[in-house]
Amino acid sequence: MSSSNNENELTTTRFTDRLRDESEPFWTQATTHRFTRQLADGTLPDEVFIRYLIQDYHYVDCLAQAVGFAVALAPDMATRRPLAGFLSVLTNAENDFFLKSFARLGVDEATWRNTPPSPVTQAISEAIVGGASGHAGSGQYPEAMTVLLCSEWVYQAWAEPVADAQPPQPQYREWIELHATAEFIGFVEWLREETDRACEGLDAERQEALVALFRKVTELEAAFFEDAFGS
Ligand SMILES: Cc1ncc(CN)c(N)n1
Repeated sequence: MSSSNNENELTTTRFTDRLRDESEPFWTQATTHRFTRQLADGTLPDEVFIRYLIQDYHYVDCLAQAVGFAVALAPDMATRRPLAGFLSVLTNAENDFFLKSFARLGVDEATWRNTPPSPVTQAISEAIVGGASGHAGSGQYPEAMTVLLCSEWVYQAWAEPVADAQPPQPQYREWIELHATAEFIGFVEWLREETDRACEGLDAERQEALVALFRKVTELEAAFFEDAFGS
């Protein structure tokens, strides 16, 4: 944490503030994307949401793998517990959401199983699993936390401001709700605190690499939303 003294004023910058600030313009693109605006006001076309859901189910499978690596790399039981709790949400409530939404929207199992991950889905999945596991370089706890934080913080940042939106489509309301519950918001704050704690003592070169990793995943989050429009 950097700090500066100005008269009596003490200002501090969290490492995670730096991650977010240095990921611009992608942070703003990802958290205010037309996909989430149209989801909240109910104007998102079904075919766009279906394309997104199929790709996101591939992504969430990789996300669960990345969280598993983070559980393994975590320093102790107190840090493993929130990560394991999130893994349980992903593999239960969130998994149920995907299967229920496919059924509601008439997407049969062969379609969601056999549609391959798009190049954007492959890139973001490799970034998070590679970042968390070390397959893409020096995968350690700080890298795992950085990619997980990016993935979940982007979603909290778009969903919390539209938590009261009531689009007519139940699957749109549920997708907002999953990312705007007090539990999820608390988990993202915990991710921030834990990422600050794990990264603030690292040397400048390692921190630069983490900033670049967060920025790359943020860019891919924005591209992932855009990909759903087929553009
Ligand atoms: C691409 C992406 N990024 C993040 C999330 C939130 N878990 C998600 N569902 N999809």
